[in-house]
Amino acid sequence: MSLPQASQGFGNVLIIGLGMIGGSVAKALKDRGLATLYGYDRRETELSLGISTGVIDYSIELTPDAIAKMDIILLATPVRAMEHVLATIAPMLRETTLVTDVGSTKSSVIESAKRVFGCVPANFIPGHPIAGAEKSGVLAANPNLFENHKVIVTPLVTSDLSLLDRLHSFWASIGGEVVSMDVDHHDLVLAGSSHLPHLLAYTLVDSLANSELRQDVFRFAAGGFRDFTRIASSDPVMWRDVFLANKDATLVVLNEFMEKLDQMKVAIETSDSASMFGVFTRAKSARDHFLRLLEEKAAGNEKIQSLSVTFPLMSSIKGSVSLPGDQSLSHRAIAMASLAEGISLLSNLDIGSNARLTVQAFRDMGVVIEELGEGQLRIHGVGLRGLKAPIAPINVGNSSTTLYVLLPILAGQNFSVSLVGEGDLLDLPLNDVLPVVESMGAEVASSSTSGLPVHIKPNKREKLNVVVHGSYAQAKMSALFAACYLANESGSCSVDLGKASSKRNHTENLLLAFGCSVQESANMLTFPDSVNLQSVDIALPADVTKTAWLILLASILPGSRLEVDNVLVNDTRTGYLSVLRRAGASIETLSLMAIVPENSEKIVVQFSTLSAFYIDADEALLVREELVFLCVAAVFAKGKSRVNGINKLPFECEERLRSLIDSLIKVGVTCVIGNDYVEIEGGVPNGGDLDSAGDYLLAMAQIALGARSSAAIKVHDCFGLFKEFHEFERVTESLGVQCSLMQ
Ligand SMILES: NC(=O)c1ccc[n+]([C@@H]2O[C@H](COP(=O)([O-])OP(=O)(O)OC[C@H]3O[C@@H](n4cnc5c(N)ncnc54)[C@H](O)[C@@H]3O)[C@@H](O)[C@H]2O)c1
Ligand SMILES: O=C(O)C(=O)CC1(C(=O)O)C=CC(O)C=C1
Repeated sequence: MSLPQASQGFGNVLIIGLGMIGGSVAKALKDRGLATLYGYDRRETELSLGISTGVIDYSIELTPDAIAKMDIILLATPVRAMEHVLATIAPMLRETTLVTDVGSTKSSVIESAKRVFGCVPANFIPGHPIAGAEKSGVLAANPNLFENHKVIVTPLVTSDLSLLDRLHSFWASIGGEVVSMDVDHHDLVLAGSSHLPHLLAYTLVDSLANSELRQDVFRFAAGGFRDFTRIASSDPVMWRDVFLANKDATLVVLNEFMEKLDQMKVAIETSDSASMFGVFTRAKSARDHFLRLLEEKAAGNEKIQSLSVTFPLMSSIKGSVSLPGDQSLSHRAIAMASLAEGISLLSNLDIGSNARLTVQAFRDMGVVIEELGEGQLRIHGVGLRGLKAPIAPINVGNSSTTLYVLLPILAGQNFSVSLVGEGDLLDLPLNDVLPVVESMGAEVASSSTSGLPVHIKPNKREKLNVVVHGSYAQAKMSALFAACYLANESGSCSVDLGKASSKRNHTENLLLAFGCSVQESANMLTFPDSVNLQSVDIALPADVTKTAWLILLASILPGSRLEVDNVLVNDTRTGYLSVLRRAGASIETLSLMAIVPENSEKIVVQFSTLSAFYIDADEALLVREELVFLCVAAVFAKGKSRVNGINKLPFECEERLRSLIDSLIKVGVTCVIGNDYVEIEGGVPNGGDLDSAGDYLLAMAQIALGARSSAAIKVHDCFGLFKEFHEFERVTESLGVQCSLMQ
C-alpha cells in the first residue's frame, strides 16, 4: 500500500470525540506523519490524555477560526451526539473541508445532517470502519486498528467527488480497505453482523447476572462464556445509541433470529436431534469457512499469487504416498450421498475450495453433512426429491462442477431457486447443460445470454430421453443426474450420448456404487425403471493428475522408488499409465483392491530410461489433462516422440499444451508444433524462468521439467498449484524433496 507523500498529507485533521476510535485514527495518522492532529472532546480528560500520550498535537475549542483552518473533520462521538456536533460546526464550515464520521449506523447520521443543513452537503461523506474493540476512551487507541480492515463509505449522488477520493486515500493510508455501500444496505448488514451479536451478549450476561445461579455461573464460566460475551464489555452509551438509531433494521434481523431460536427451543423440547444437528453442522461449516477466508487474507493473497517454485535438481523421489481423492469424483459423491436414502460415509474426498462449494450448496438445502476428519464426510441423505428451498440464492463460486451437478438436481425439486456465481464462471455460456434442464420440464430464466445467474423453476414433464450436448464429461454428468429424475417420472429413461466425446464413465461407476445400475449399448445409456440412490460407505481413489505427476517424477529421476497406494484403475481415466509403460517406464502393480466405486491398485514406480513414444488423436483426447506431463516425459525419452490430434482437444487442454511447448522451446528443447501435432526430441533442458500463469497442470509440468534440467528452472505464478494441490509441500517433502518456494 503506498502512503501519501508528506506533500500529499492530509493537512489539518480535527477529531471530534477523542475516544477509542477517534484516538486510533489520530494515532494512525500521526505515527505515519500524515497530518497535524487536533482534538475536541466534551471530556477534558480525554484531551489531556490525548496530548500526553502523543495521540494528538493540539486540543482545541470549536471556534470559527479553528474550524475554518481544518482540511478534514472526523466525527467520532456516539452516533446520537453527532447531530449536536454538526449543528455546532455548520455555521463555521468551509465547503472545501471534508467532513466524515465513523458512526456504526449510517441512515441516522444522514438524517441528522439533513436536519442540520436542510440537505446532505456535498462535503459531508459518511463512513464506518469495520474494526473496533470492547474498550473505550483514548487510552485504548491503537494505531494499527484499521490495518487490513474494511471501511464502508456511503457517499450520496450529490457528494463531492474529489473529497470522496480524498476520503478513500485517508482510510487507505492507515491500512483500511475502502468499499462503498448503499446506506440502507449498510444498516441492515451491520444489524446482523454487529448489532445483533452485541444485543445477545449484553442480554445473556444481564440475564445470567440476575439469575439465582449467578454466583456459580460466573464462578464456573470458562472459554465459551468469555468468547461469547467479550463484547458485553463495550461502551453502553455507544450501544444504546446504535439501537436507538438503527431500530428498524435491528428489528428485522432480531425477528428472524427469534424465529430460529424458537425452532431450536422446539427441537430441544422434542429431542429432535436431526434439526439440532442440521443447525450445528451448517453453522460450524459456515464459521469455519469464514475463518479460513480471514486467514487466507491475513496470509496475504498476493503473496500466494506470486509464489514461484523450483524443484531441486536431480533429487530422487523415495517413499510411499496415499493421495487425496479425485476432485471430480468428490463432487459427484457428495451430491449422490446427499440425494441417497440413509447415511453415507465418504472417505478420501478432496474437499478443496471447489468441492466445499458443493457441500455448502447441499447444506443450504437442508442436508446434514458432518466433517469427521481430513477428507471424510458423513452425509445424512434426504432422497432424490428431499431437498428444501434455500433461503437465499445458491452461490456456486467459480466451480463449474458444482454448477453442472446442481442444475439438473434443482430442476428435479419442487421449489424454485436461483444460482449465482463468480469469476470466469460468469462468462461460461452453459449451452451444453441448460437444454438438459429444459428437457426435464424446468423453466430456466437467465439475466445474461444463457449464463449465470440463472433462475430455475421446476415443472413435471413426461420425457423419456435426455441428449448429451457438447463433448465434456461435465455435460454428460448433468445428463446422468437428469435421467435419475426422469426415470422416476416416466418409468424408464435413456441418455443419448450424442456426439459426446467423453468416454469417461466415473459418474456411471459411482451411480452403481449408490445402487443405480446404468446399462450402455449403442451410444445409449439406459436407466432402471425407478431410481432410488442407496447410502454407501466408500473411499475414493487418488486424484488422477496428481498421481500421474508423481509417477512421471519417479520415472525420470534416477534413484527413485515410489509406492502409491490408491491408484485408480479405469481405462477411461488412466491412459497415461499405458503411455508411460509403452515408453519403458517401470510401473508395477503390487496389489489390486476391488473397492467401490472404482478399483484401485497399489503400485511401485522406479526410474528407468524412457524411449520415444507416439500418441494418436484418440489417445490424446483420453489423456488430455495429463498430456503436458507426457510431453515432459518425451523430453527425457531417447528419440523423437509425437502427439497427434492436438487441435481436437478441448480448448483449454490445447492452450495448455501450446504454452508448455513455448516453455520447452524457451529452455532449449527441440520441438515442432503444427496445427494438429507436436513432435518433441529427447534432450536435456537448460535452466531458466518459466511462467505458469496460475494454471496448476502447466505449473506441475514445468516443475517436473526442472527436475532434470542442466540448471535450475524457476516456475512463477504458482497460485493455481497451491489452490488445486494444497498438499503439494507436504507430499513432496514426505517423498524427500525440498522444493524452494519464493515470493
Ligand atoms: N467501538 C467500536 O468497536 C467501534 C467500531 C467502529 C465504529 N464505532 C463508532 O465510533 C464512534 C465512537 O466510538 P468509540 O468506541 O470510540 O467510543 P468512545 O466512548 O471510546 O469515544 C467516544 C468519545 O466521544 C466523546 N463524546 C461524546 N459526546 C460528545 C459530544 N457531544 N461532543 C464531543 N465529544 C463527545 C466521548 O467523551 C468519548 O471520548 C461511535 O459512533 C461508534 O458507533 C465504534
Ligand atoms: O471487535 C469488537 O469489539 C467490535 O465490537 C467491533 C465492531 C463489530 O461489531 O464488529 C463494533 C462496532 C462497529 O461499528 C464495528 C466493529
